[in-house]
Amino acid sequence: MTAQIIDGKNFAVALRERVAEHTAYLKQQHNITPGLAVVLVGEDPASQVYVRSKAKQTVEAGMNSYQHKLAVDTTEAELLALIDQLNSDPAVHGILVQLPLPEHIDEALVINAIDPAKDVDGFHISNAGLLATGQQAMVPCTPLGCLMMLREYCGNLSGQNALVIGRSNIVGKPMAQLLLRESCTVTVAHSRTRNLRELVANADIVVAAVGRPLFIEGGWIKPGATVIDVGINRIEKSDGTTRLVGDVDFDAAKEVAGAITPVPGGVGPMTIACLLANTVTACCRASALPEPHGLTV
Ligand SMILES: NC(=O)C1=CN([C@@H]2O[C@H](COP(=O)(O)OP(=O)(O)OC[C@H]3O[C@@H](n4cnc5c(N)ncnc54)[C@H](OP(=O)(O)O)[C@@H]3O)[C@@H](O)[C@H]2O)C=CC1
Ligand SMILES: Nc1nc(=O)c2c([nH]1)NC[C@@H]1CN(c3ccc(C(=O)N[C@@H](CCC(=O)O)C(=O)O)cc3)C=[N+]21
Repeated sequence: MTAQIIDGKNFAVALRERVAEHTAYLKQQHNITPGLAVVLVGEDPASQVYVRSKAKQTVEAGMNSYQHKLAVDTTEAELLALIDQLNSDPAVHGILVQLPLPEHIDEALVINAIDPAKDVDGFHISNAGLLATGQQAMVPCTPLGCLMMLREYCGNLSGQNALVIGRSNIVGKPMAQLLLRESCTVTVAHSRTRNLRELVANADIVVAAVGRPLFIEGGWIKPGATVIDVGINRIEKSDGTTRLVGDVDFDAAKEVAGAITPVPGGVGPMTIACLLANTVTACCRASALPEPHGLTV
C-alpha cells in the first residue's frame, strides 16, 4: 500500500484564501484591517527567511504587516518596551516574537509580556492554560495546522491512539492538549521514553516533533496509520548541497502509512497560514465581531 500524501501546501493555499476573504469582508463591512506585527531580534539567516515569508503572505492576504528588526545586542528592557507599545497599538491585532531569542533575553518573560489577546503564537501562559482547561484560547499555529489536516484525513478522531513525539511548549504539549480535546487516547514520548518503537507500532496517529532527521523508521509505523511530520532538518547531501528532511523516514513510511505529510510541503506552510488565520481570529475577538468558520478549531 502507498500512503495518501497530505498536501500541506495546497491545504495552506485554501486556508489563506479563507483568510483573505474574511479580511476583505472586515475591511468592506467594518472598516477594519487585521494587522500582524513580527519582531525579529538578531540576524539568524533561517529566522530572516521565515519572517520575510510571513510578511509577504500577510500582505498577500490583504492584512497589514508591521516588521520590527532589532539588533542582536538589543536589551531585554528595550524589547519589553516595544512589546508594550505594540500591546497598546489598536492597529496591531497579532504580535509574534520570532524564536529563538538571543541568550541574554529571557524568552518566557518576553512571551508573557505580550497581551494574551494578541498572542497569535498561543505561547503565553494564559493561552496555554486556557487550552489545557478546554476554554477558548489562541491555539499555537503548528499544532493548529496539524489538527486541521488530521480532521480532514481521519474524520472523527475520537478514541484513536495518538502518539506525540516531543514535549516542547511550542509543539508537543499543545498538540497533545488538542488531541486530548478531540478525545484521542494520547501518549507523549520524549528523550527519556524507553519503548518508542512499540508506542509507534500501536499508534493510529503519529505526530513527530523531535528535530532529528529521519529518526522514525518506516518499519515502526502501524499499517494504515496517519503520520504528521513536524520536523524541519537541513541535512547535507553527498554532493555538498543541503536538503530539508523531516523526523520521519518518508520514503519508507509512505509504503506503510495510510496518509503522511511530506517535508517540505507539509506542516511548514500550514504553520504560516494558521498564523494569518489566528490574526484574523484575534482581530474579530478584539472588535467583538463573530468569528468566521474554519479559521480555528
Ligand atoms: N513545521 C513547522 O512549522 C515547525 C517545525 N518545527 C520543527 O519541529 C521539530 C521540533 O521542534 P521543537 O518542538 O521546537 O523542538 P525541541 O527541541 O524544543 O523539542 C524536541 C523534543 O523531542 C524530544 N526528543 C529528543 N530526542 C528524542 C528521542 N531520541 N526520542 C524521543 N524524543 C526525543 C525532546 O525530548 P526532551 O524533552 O526529553 O528533551 C523534546 O521534547 C524541529 O525539527 C523544528 O525545527 C518547529 C516548529 C514549527
Ligand atoms: N515565535 C515563533 N513562532 C513560530 O511559529 C516559529 C518560531 N518562532 N521560530 C521558528 C519556528 C519554525 N517555524 C516554521 C514555519 C514555517 C516553515 C515552513 O514553511 N517550511 C517550509 C520550507 C521552508 C524552507 O524551504 O526553508 C516547508 O516545510 O515546506 C518552517 C518552520 C515557525 N516557527
